[in-house]
Amino acid sequence: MTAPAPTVPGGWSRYLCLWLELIGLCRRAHPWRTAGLLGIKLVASVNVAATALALQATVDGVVRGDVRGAAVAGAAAAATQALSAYLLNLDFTLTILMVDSVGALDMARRINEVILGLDGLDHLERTEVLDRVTVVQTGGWNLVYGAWTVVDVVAGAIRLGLTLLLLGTVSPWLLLLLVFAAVPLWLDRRGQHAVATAETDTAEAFRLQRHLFNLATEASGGKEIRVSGAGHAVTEAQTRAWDEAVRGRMRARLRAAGYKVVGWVLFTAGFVGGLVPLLDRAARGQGGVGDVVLAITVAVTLRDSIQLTVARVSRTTGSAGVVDAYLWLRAYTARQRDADAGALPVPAALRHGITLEGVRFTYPGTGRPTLDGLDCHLPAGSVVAVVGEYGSGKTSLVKLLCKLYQPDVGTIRIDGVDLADLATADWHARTSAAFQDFGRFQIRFGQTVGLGDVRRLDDRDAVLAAVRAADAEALLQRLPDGMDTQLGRRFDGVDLSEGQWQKTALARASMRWAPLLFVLDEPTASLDAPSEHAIFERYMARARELSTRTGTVTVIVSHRFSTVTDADLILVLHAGRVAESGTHEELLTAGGRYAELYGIQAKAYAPG
Ligand SMILES: Nc1ncnc2c1ncn2[C@@H]1O[C@H](COP(=O)(O)OP(=O)(O)OP(=O)(O)O)[C@@H](O)[C@H]1O
Repeated sequence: MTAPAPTVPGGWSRYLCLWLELIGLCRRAHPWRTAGLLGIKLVASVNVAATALALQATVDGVVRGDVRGAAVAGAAAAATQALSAYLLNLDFTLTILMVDSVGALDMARRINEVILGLDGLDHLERTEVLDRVTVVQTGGWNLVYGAWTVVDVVAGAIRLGLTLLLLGTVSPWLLLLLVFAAVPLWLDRRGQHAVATAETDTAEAFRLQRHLFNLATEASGGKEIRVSGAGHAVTEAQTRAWDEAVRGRMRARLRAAGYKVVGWVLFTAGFVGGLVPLLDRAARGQGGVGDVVLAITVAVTLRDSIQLTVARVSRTTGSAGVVDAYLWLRAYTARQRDADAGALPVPAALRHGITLEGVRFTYPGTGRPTLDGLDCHLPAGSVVAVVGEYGSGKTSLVKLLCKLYQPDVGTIRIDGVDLADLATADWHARTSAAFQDFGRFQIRFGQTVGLGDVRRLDDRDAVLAAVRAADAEALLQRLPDGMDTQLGRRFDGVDLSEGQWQKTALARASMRWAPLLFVLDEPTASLDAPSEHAIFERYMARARELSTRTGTVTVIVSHRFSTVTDADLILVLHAGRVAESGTHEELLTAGGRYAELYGIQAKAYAPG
């Protein structure tokens, strides 16, 4: 089921829950390292106050003439300083190690699970989803780093609290500095928010430039670009898209930097103003020298503490874009799962068949329906051929049957039950499909076929049967390591021709033993005539076998009318609806569009 856009609960609690979850993830992965890191951050916070107190004691000792006391306090001040430097280093190294291992591995896997949890294709064509997928795709590192930055903020708050306590003991007036500290914090938050908004707003332009870059540099598109001489035009278009994306982001960053400068100017003014009366009092001999040293040390620390806290808060807010996108996508897939949880079971076998009533379908983001007013019945156990001109909606129809999209209006019934009420994952588990734009999975041959039914991925007999069904035994025999041959040049494997790749896709689609729907969308477009003939013969035989086993509906989309004359039912699509339907003989007798197009093709392919 297509999940409606989620309303992610607002407020800080959702961030807090995610951060706690992420720290929990670190604890499970590296319990000792997590405990050590938390301890280091706490000790480092307290250590700052210890340094200030040791310095005060040193100066007071000197003033009193207590050399021994001053020496001990001085040594303590030096030791706390050294500890501070050591902890800072250790903290940095451990944090990076933790974020690298948990962020880049565990979180990246979780993010992929969320993205793969989007069952249909319609999600991935909606800008609201796609923009967020772009943001989170490489965000695992950022999410975990963000969680540890929050721990740093808490440690910074402890350090700040201690600093203020010490300042208050010298002069309560110095506590007013806190008010000045709030200004840069607030301004910085505004700046970061502007940056996060700009990143989401320019995500589309960013995606476009990446697509254009890949188009020009990857082997598949690159060939055509070079031959057509369009390289320059593509590069210019990529540069324009890049400029658009970067300009938007740059403007927001400059604005954020401006906010930052104003905030710090205000804080510095307050800091200087607060110190003047204290220095004046000490100059007139009304305050202890140790107190002045304590006040200056602590005030400088206060500035550092606030600067650090502001930087950490802004780093956290900076990663809020990724957190928001991740939480949104998680809520979105959870809704889809919830919707599927209450879904009806998919039947074990089809008895009646698949019925489409008044189906209208528009691709997300396009204004015009691709299918409009489509009615037909695909009987259980039948072989249905879908023919029609380019762009008449054949592939769109099979995508709807596979539940990769949902109709805007109308219903698709599976043995009388609305397909929308069946769990998407269960329906997919009973669907086999070889699409026109088939995948070229550059992995081992056995796996590229076995993926058609992951439960039997390593079942060599099942894979071999699927290879036979796709008439691909000759291809398998020619591979140097048989099933274990690595495919694709990208990984130093064997590169296949278009036709051979198509045969692997067909074999993959033949892996399921008992599908209810078996779709072949232009299954032989890349194959020669003898292979095409052999494939159709095999698939007709397979369709008959499946039909007795599970009442499977086999849908074959083809441009070449001569290949589908044996189908039980032929649907002729025109402008998104069924213009004619019947058997080959019935349609020829009717003398309509099918008869006309069949006649034209027969003449074109006639020998001599
Ligand atoms: N993902 C998409 N987003 C937007 N429009 C699309 C998408 N896929 C297809 N279309 C449009 O829908 C219409 C029907 O396309 P479809 O692929 O279903 O036709 P077809 O009959 O299978 O064509 P062909 O014979 O060329 O494969 C076309 O106008 C096409 O541009």
